[in-house]
Amino acid sequence: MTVAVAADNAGVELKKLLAEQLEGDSRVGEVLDYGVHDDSDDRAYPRLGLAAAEAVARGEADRAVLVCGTGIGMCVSANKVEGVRATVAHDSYSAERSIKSNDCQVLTMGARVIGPELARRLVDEWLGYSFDPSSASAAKVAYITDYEHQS
Ligand SMILES: O=C[C@H](O)[C@H](O)COP(=O)(O)O
Repeated sequence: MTVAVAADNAGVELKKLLAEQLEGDSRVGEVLDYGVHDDSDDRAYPRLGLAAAEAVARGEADRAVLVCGTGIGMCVSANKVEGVRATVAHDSYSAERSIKSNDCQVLTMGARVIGPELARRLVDEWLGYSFDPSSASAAKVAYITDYEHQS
């Protein structure tokens, strides 16, 4: 699995922790870091989030973990990329269902909302989930995809 990561300067320290965790996880073959790399870089979250989400849309990354102050801006940005489904999740159930119900490829979190240890736990759990295309959820996700293609 290739995972893209990105953060603005509000989320960069948490992103660094999560990227290090991903690099050490046997389920992850490669981590693509779209920056920022330190808090002196004040590029706005949409720039970073869109770059990572576009990598997912191109198939260069299977998933992405995006971090900003709340996770919301990164989520809104990533969802603007066709074919990408992103969610903010700060609890185990939402992280699980974001994949099992919604087939989301992108998990966003807020460094001003969640602590590092819970964030690390959620990412660990999230890596283990997969979407079942034969599930009842698949038709619901297909409705979203069909709508996206109409517009
Ligand atoms: O969603 C936005 C993020 O939380 C970002 O880190 C902060 O954005 P702001 O500076 O516009 O509040």
